[in-house]
Amino acid sequence: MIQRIAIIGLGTMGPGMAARLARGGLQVTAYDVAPAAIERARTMLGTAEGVLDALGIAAAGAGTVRFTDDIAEAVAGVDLVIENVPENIAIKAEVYRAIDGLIASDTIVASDTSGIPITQLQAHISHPERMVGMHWSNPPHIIPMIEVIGGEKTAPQIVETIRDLIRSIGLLPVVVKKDVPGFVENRVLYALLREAVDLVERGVIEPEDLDTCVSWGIGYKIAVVGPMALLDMAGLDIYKSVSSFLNADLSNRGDVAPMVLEKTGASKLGIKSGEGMFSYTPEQTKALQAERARKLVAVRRILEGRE
Ligand SMILES: NC(=O)C1=CN([C@@H]2O[C@H](COP(=O)(O)OP(=O)(O)OC[C@H]3O[C@@H](n4cnc5c(N)ncnc54)[C@H](O)[C@@H]3O)[C@@H](O)[C@H]2O)C=CC1
Ligand SMILES: Cc1ncc(C(=O)O)c(C(=O)O)c1O
Repeated sequence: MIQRIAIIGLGTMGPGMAARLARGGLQVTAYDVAPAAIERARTMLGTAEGVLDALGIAAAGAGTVRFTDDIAEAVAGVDLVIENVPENIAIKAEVYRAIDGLIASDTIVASDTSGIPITQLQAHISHPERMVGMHWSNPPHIIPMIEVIGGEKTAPQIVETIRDLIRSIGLLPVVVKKDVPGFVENRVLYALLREAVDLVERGVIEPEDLDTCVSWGIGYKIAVVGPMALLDMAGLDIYKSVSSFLNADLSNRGDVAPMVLEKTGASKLGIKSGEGMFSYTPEQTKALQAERARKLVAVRRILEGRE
């Protein structure tokens, strides 16, 4: 049974994951190579705990989060390590090498990778049978679905153990049956983002209007009626007719769009740099994050039938 968990990497995702796991009664140690990230994570943990309170998620037992700047201390005696460092195989491999001699041979090592096939990551760890994908969605303390992915060498029992852990703390595991790049969530999201970026880039629509169109026309509906159920709601005959001429006109770009290369090249990365598709002052960012958390909490409570 999993009771002690180490989280390696405390950037955007780590603190919220730590908060949610501790709320589920688990003992979490949280480590980052950067002291500044640990300090930021302490504040983010407090914010995430406030959101979990607003979600009405009661503590199941005496879960804790302990921060450390010592990786050996972080992983000592844990049942599960969740690697949560940048989406770069070399950086992830460095972490696997660092923990390899520090953990027991049956300690499970999960990666929160957004889409690097688990089979590729397994090449960098001894005991690859214990490695598994555990892909959370941002913000991780609010979004209840987590993908679970086995690589070619993952023992089936490990996939089941992680699925059961997620279920046991009241979250929604989805087991992805094939280790395809991007798994399922990001394949679908990136199909949408590719088309959205293309439409803005071609001047078909302004960025603000694109967001209104997708959030109110598709997003709001899809939270209640998933894509497979939506096909039935619209009618497969309609889908057949529209897709017969539309599919061929959709973006099939195989590289990164020029607009994205231009913005990233100018360090316009979004909220984290103050400018991306839109501009943000620090005050606006704070207000926006609070407003988004409040709305996501309200929508989730309604979808769960709790309001
Ligand atoms: N940002 C997002 O929306 C989502 C990201 N992911 C995935 O989660 C992983 C982490 O993403 P973010 O939290 O966004 O990244 P991030 O860049 O915000 O944070 C990564 C953290 O890892 C730390 N780090 C770097 N090298 C390290 C090492 N050797 N040992 C310990 N810590 C180290 C950095 O100091 C940083 O604090 C990535 O694989 C990403 O693709 C998954 C779901 C959503
Ligand atoms: C743009 C983007 N990319 C990846 C992810 C992920 O799930 O890995 C997300 C997310 O929302 O979680 C994302 O927005």
